[in-house]
Amino acid sequence: MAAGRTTVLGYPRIGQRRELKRATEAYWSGKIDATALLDTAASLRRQTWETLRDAGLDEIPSNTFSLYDQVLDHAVLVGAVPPRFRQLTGLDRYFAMARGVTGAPPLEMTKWFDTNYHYLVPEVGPDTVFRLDEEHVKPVEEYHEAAALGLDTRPVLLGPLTFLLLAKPAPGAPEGFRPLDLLSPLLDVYADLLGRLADVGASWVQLDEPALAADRSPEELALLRAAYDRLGSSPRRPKLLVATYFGPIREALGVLAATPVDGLALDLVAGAEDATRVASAGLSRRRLVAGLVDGRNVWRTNLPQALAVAASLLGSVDELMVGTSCSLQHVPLDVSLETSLPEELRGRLAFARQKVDEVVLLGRALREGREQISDELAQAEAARTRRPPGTVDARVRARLAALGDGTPRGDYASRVRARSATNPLPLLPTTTIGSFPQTSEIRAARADLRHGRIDEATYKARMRAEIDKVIALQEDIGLDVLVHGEPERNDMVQYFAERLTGFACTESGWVQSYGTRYVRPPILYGDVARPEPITVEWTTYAQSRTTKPVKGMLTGPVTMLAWSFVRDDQSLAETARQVALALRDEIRDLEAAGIRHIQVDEPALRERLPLRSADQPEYLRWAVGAFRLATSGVADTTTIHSHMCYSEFGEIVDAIDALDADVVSVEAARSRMELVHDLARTGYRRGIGPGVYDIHSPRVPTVEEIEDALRLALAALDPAQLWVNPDCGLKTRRYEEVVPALRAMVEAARRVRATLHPAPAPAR
Ligand SMILES: CN1c2c(nc(N)[nH]c2=O)NC[C@@H]1CNc1ccc(C(=O)N[C@@H](CCC(=O)N[C@@H](CCC(=O)N[C@@H](CCC(=O)O)C(=O)O)C(=O)O)C(=O)O)cc1
Ligand SMILES: N[C@@H](CCS)C(=O)O
Ligand SMILES: [Zn+2]
Repeated sequence: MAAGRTTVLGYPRIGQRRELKRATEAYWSGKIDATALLDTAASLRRQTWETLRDAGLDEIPSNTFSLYDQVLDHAVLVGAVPPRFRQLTGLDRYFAMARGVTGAPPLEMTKWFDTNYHYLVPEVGPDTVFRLDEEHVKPVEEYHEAAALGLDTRPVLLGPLTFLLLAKPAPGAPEGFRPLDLLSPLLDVYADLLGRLADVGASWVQLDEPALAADRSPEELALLRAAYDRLGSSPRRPKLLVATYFGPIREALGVLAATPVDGLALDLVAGAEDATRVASAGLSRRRLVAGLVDGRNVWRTNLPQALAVAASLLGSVDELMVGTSCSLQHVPLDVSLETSLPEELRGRLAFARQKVDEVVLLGRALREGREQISDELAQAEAARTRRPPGTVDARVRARLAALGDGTPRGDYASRVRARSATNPLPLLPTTTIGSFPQTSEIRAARADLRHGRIDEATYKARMRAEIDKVIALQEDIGLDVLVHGEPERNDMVQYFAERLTGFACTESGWVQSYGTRYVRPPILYGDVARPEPITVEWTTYAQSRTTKPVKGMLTGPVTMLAWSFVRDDQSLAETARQVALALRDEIRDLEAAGIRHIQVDEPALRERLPLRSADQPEYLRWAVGAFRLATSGVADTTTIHSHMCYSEFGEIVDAIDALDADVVSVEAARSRMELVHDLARTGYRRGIGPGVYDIHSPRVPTVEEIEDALRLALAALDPAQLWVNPDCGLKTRRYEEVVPALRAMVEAARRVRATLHPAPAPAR
C-alpha cells in the first residue's frame, strides 16, 4: 500500500491582485479585447500550476479555472445551452448566459451548496441535446496547456449526477420532467470526453459529486451506481477519482465502492464521520484522497489530529493520498499578502497557499515518518494554539448569561395596532432593501481615505452628500419608507466586522462570490462586542433630511457568521448570540434616536441550512434564536424588517415565521412569487415584501409586469400584509437602471392600491 502522495481538489483562480476581475470587467467595457482577456486567464492558470508544483504537490488539478463560473463552463461543455443563446457563439454566448443580453435573460444564479459562492443554474429540458462543445473542449485544452509545462494534471469535471441535480427544468418543460431523466444521454457525452482525455494522456480525472453530501433518495443512489458502473466500463478512460465534499456521504460511500471507480476523495473535515466507514467500504484496491485540510475555513490544521485520522485509514485502501476537504476556491489566496493582521492571529491562519504546505507536510509525515517532521510539527502546533489577547470578554459572557433568550415581543396584533396609531403608512407601502448604487466616486472616496489622500471629515462629508442625494431621489420617486443607501459600507458584513471587537479584516483576502464580484470575509476569532454605536450617526443624519420614515439597516447574526471565517473553539450558536447581543444594543440605540423601522438582513439564513435534514432543526433553533435575541428588545411601535435573498426558501417557511419580524422582504421575482404562496399556506400573517423585480439584471421592468407580480402575490395574501420592494439591494446597479425601475415600481403600487376597495385596516 502506498501512502503520502499529495493533492488539492481545486485552487483560487482570481489572482493575487484580482487580475481576473479587472481583466473581465475591462473586456466587458470594451477596454481590452478577447485576446488580452484570454492571455490574462492563461497566465493565471500557469501561475497556479507552477505554484502548486513548486510547493511540492504530487498531483495537480486542471480545469479548475473559470472565466465566470465552473457550473456554467460545464453546461457549455456538454451543450446545455438554452435556445435563447444559440445565435451567439464563443465568449459572447458564454457571458450572455451569465449576465443576459437584450431579449435573453441570464441563467438563474443560486448558492453553491452551503457556501457564499453562487453558480449559474443550468437549464435542461426534453429538447436538450447533450453534445461536446467541439470548438472548445476546455478540460482537454487546459490539460494540454499544463502538459506544455511538463505537468500531467488531473482534469476536474463536475460529475453527471450533481450536474443534473443542480440543473432546473428548462422553461416550457412538461410538468413532471426532471433533468435527471436525461442521465443516459449525458453519460454518452462523459464517455466521449473521458476517451478524449485518455487520448491526450490524462492518467486520472476528478469527477466532483458534492450532491452526495446531502440526503439522497434510493432512486438517486441507484442512478449514481448506474452512472459510475457505466463510466467505469468505458473502453478508453483515465482512472476515475470521484470527489465529494461539504459533508459525509454515508450510504453513498458503499454505492460508489460497488462501482468500478478507481478512487474517492472524501471530506474528512465536514464529513469526519466517513473516516470510520472506510474500513468496511471495500476500498482495498482503490485510491483514497483523505480531505484532511479544511477548504472552508482559514485556521491552521490540527496536524497531529489529521495524522491520527490518516493512520486510521492505512491498510483499508490501496493508496492513501493527502488532500484538501474541498476546492480551496472558498478561502483567500495567501496570508503572506496581509500586513496588518494582529501577529498572534496571523500565525494561526492558513489561506490557500499555506494549506498546500500543510498538505505537503502531512504527506511527508506519512511517507517519511512523523519523527522526520517533528520540528515543523512542533512549530505549527505552537502557532496554531496561541490565543491572541482579547479572545475572551467576560462582560459579554455575563450579559448573555443574564439575558438568556430575552423576553419575546408582544403579540403581533398588538404591534400592528400600536403602529397604525403612531406611524401610519399607505396600503402596499413601497420601500427598497437598503443599498443604492456603489458608484465609482464612492469607492474612490474610500480608497482616498485608505491611502491618506483625504481625511475622515472630508470622507464623511462626501458620504453625507451621497445620502442627501439618495434621500432626495427617493422622495422624488415617491417611496414610502426610505433608506440612507449604505454608501459608507464597503460590504454589508465587513463594514460591521470592522467595527466590532473579536473580528479581524484582511486587506487582500478576496474570495469570489459570483462572477467578477468578490468579498473579503472577516475572521471572527474572539468574543464579539460593540465598542460604540455603528450606524446611528448615518441613519439619524438621513432621517434629519426627510419627514418620511427612514429604515435603519443592519446585518443579522447568522449572516455575519455565514459570511465570515468563524472561530472553531466554541459552538456557532454561542458565537451567534454574541453578535446578536451587539446588534441588540445597536437596535436599542437606533430606536432611542427616533428610528421607527429597523431592518436586520439575514440573506444567509437559508444558505447555512445543513445539507442533511436531520441536522436542520437544531440549526434553525439557534439561528432563529439569535435573530430574536437581536430584535426582541424593541417597542411595539417599532417595525422590525428582515430581508433574505439568493436561495430557495420553501424549506424554511416556518423559520421565517418564527423570526417574529414584522415584515420580511424576500427574493421572489424569478420564481413567480412561489414563496408568497408557500408562506400563505402555512398561515403566515405578518408583513411580506416579495421582490417585485430582479435587481441582478440591468433590465428595467415595466409598470405592467410589476403590477402582475403584485396581483399574483395578492392572490395569496391579505393586502394589509403586502409590501412593495425590489428583490435585493441596488448596490451593483447603475442609477440609469435604478431610477426608472423604482419609478415603475411606485407607479405599479399606486395602480394596484387604487383597485383595492374598501381599504382593509393597515397591518404593519
Ligand atoms: C448580498 N451579497 C453579499 C454576499 N456576501 C457578502 N459578504 N456581501 C454581500 O453583499 N453574498 C451574497 C451576495 C453577493 N453579492 C455581492 C454583490 C456585490 C459584491 C461586490 O460588489 N463586491 C465588490 C467589493 C466590495 C468591496 O469590498 N468594496 C470595497 C473596495 C472596493 C475596491 O475594489 N476598491 C478599489 C479602488 C476603488 C475604485 O477606484 O474603485 C481597490 O481597492 O482597488 C469598498 O467599496 O471600499 C467587488 O468589487 O467585487 C460582492 C458580492
Ligand atoms: N441591505 C443590503 C442587503 C443585501 S442582501 C443591501 O441592500 O445591499
Ligand atoms: Zn439581498
